Amino acid sequence: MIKGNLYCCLFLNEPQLQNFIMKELHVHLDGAIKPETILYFGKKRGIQLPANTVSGLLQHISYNKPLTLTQFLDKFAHYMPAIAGDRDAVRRVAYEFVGMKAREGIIYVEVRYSPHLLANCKVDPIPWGQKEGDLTPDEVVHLVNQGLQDGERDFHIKARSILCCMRHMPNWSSEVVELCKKYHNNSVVAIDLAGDELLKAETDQGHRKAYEEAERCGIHRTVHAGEVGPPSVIKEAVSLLKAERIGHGYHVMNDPVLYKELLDKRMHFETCPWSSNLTGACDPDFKKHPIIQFRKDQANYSLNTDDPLIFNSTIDTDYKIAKKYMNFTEEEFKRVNINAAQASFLPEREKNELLNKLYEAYGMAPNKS
Ligand SMILES: O=c1[nH]cnc2c1ncn2[C@@H]1O[C@H](CO)[C@@H](O)[C@H]1O
Repeated sequence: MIKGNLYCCLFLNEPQLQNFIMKELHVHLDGAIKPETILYFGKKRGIQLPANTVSGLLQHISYNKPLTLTQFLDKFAHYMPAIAGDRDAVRRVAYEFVGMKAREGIIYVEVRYSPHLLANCKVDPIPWGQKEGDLTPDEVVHLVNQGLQDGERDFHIKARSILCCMRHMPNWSSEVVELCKKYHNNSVVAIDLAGDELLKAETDQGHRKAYEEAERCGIHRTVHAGEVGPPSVIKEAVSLLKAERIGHGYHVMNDPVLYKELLDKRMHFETCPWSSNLTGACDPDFKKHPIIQFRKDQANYSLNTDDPLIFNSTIDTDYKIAKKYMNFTEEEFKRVNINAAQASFLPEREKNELLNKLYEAYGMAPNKS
């Protein structure tokens, strides 16, 4: 019997959903750290944090009224110095992440992060004002893999990772793709491009080359595009970077021709409702949200948290929004999770295993494909 009790509070009167199980494809590891862990490592390492209690820290890090994407991205600087550059911290954050997701009722998660932003050696510039140390991006990936694998063993769910290139750091991207190759299917399943997409009109050559190499080597590809940026960023992600999934992608709606083309292609959109409100990506009125159009068109999309530490949320927050403001039914929640499973970057056999688990849990016919 597959367990997952997230829906207890969401569908109190619908007991058939109390064992609802889910998949999550778009969540940032460094945006999903327990505040207690930040405080612990801050204290242990003598690193100054904006507060020394959980509620005090959350007052600085998390928020509940829309900012801009750039203002949101600035939040990481409040706490990343406590974690980056520390082997125990990196491994523990990954381990705890799996536990957190298991408790939310997630059975499969793809978690993403930038190895460079957690390193303090062989990274230029060294992030977060750290002094040079001896933790390289390569070892960061190794430590995260260990944390995720320990978490899988202890919490009985599946966790894979996606390595992020950062828009403002094209010089890191060639190493990101090399790390994807080195750790391919040892937890790492894909490459991503994250950060501020309004930074430059065109995607930098460094990112393009990395994505070319990823495609050449059979590394799966997703790209943050059309979150706050125009449809042209999505177009570029698909045609130039050969993205197989789009992170967010809400602004595809501003280009009906592109939207139609991506619908026909069954492009997967990793949507994050609560995040899209707090980053100012979408109209704060959820009743006007692009997800409503995705649902009407039976588009291929999933529901995700993005950065639950900063948005003070769990997957439940996003599902509640979908239910309350977007009229989601049980059928649509099931469809969204099946979409997520089909769009996952797992090898075919593992993907089918997971799909079959979902079909069984949802009382649907097993996958014959
Ligand atoms: O919603 C988002 N849009 C774009 N970039 C993001 C978002 N959330 C987090 N990051 C960026 O991705 C890095 C690696 O995990 C984070 O450090 C943050 O800079």
